[in-house]
Amino acid sequence: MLEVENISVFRGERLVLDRVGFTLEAGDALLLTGPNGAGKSTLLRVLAGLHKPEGGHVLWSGVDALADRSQHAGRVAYLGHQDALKLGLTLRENLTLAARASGGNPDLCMESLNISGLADLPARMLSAGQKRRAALARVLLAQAPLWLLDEPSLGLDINTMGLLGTLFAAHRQAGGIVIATTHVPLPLPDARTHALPGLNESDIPQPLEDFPEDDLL
Ligand SMILES: Nc1ncnc2c1ncn2[C@@H]1O[C@H](COP(=O)(O)OP(=O)(O)OP(=O)(O)O)[C@@H](O)[C@H]1O
Repeated sequence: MLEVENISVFRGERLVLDRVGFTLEAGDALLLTGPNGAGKSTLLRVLAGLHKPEGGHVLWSGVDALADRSQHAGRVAYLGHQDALKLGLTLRENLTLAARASGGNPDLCMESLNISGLADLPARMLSAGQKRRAALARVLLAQAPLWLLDEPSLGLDINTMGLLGTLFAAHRQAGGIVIATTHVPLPLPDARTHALPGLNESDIPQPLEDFPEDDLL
């Protein structure tokens, strides 16, 4: 269903992703692992159609997914590092705004993440973990088959990790796909792992070394 072929990405002059590829079927889950800076977030953004790769293809049911990015956006629920909430709006208003695009049910999604009691609080009053739960509620709201989650467990307590496991299982059971970056174990039994190797320290540019010390004063 999802075929990722030879994705290559340069950041500046550095080749961050070098011909990355894998194939996932309905119900599959993939953990993207690797050291800081290995390119996990970059790869998720490519798969979401948010970053154009220098090489390679992403196929959805055999069709070039990135050729029509607005159509691809309808297949994808993307969770970045940022929770992307409008801080002046209440939780319910945030989700209602998001539901305009997807047509999902904000109340049901809040219930699934156990945040219904916070619905009328401005998002700026939510804790870090509560904001993450709100962002995960927005993933549900998208009703999209392909979940692309960048460190979804950031800030979550143990009970919410359990909820997350239930949500992952239901999504996969319904034929959805989960791709998640992580540095910690996630409740995704039978997930495959794709480890990105990361860079050698010697490949990482040191921008200041070209400047004589006097220039820094
Ligand atoms: N906007 C940018 N411009 C240039 N280079 C960038 C930019 N964003 C990231 N990079 C570089 O791309 C590389 C990959 O970054 P990325 O965020 O994809 O790594 P990651 O594997 O998700 O890291 P982490 O585990 O720390 O979240 C990094 O080494 C970083 O230096």
